[in-house]
Amino acid sequence: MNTIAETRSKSLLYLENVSVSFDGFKALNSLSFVVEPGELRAIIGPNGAGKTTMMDIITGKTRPDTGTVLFEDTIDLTKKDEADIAQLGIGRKFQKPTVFESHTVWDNLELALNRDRGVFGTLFYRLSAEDKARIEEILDTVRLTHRAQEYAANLSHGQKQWLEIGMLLAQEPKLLLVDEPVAGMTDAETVETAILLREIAKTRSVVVVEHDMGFIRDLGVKVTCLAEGSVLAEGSIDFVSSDPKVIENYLGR
Ligand SMILES: Nc1ncnc2c1ncn2[C@@H]1O[C@H](COP(=O)(O)OP(=O)(O)OP(=O)(O)O)[C@@H](O)[C@H]1O
Repeated sequence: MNTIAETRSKSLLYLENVSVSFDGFKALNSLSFVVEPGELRAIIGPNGAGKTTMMDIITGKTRPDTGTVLFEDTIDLTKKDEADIAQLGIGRKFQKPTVFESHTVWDNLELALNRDRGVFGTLFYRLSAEDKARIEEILDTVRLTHRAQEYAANLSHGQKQWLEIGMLLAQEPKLLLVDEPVAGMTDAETVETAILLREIAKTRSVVVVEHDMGFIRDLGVKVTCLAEGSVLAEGSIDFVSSDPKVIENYLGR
């Protein structure tokens, strides 16, 4: 088995001994966590385990008190601000969808594609054949081709989540962080979301935080269980869900 130091040379994201306290309370406690290129990873754990705080550290919203946070082996994320980190290729999907409701699905994706062009660039911008093809590809990935001309307001909750994932894909992130995507979704949408995230992870790494264990099982990937700010168990869903510590701290509650 590789030590965490050996794993570092091929990691996309590398956290080692990361700690952060809020008013003396250790939200992360010597957390170590590695994501490889092209990996889809699931994160589980009880409320207050530090899942959101970990995402905040990766995206530069929160600074760790101690520890190492590296992207692509050499980039020290603790020295970068949120905008720089987004620019480096780390996209984050928060729990609540934030699409432009009064715009069509297509226009939402076009806006997302244009985000980096600035006001001047956007004013004189004509949709290139390449951009059009990219939007069509994203629509297909997020299962919204048939709703492209629909106002986002008219989408179901699940479809809004998919649209927002599509908007993040327009930015071509190398790492996509997704927070509780299936909360509030129908069963069918939940099943489809697992398939969709597995497809997305063929071209980039994805870290998904979820409480829905059926969904986690459908993902069929390595699972990390956090508790009290550090890793409690890591491995297949069967391995993690039969760990007595995971049952005591999370599943059995
Ligand atoms: N900015 C902050 N200021 C003070 N305390 C914070 C802050 N951010 C997080 N915490 C605390 O740190 C702990 C870890 O919270 P965090 O939100 O990371 O857990 P979580 O695993 O995401 O939980 P949930 O499943 O409920 O979203 C909690 O006790 C929380 O109250």
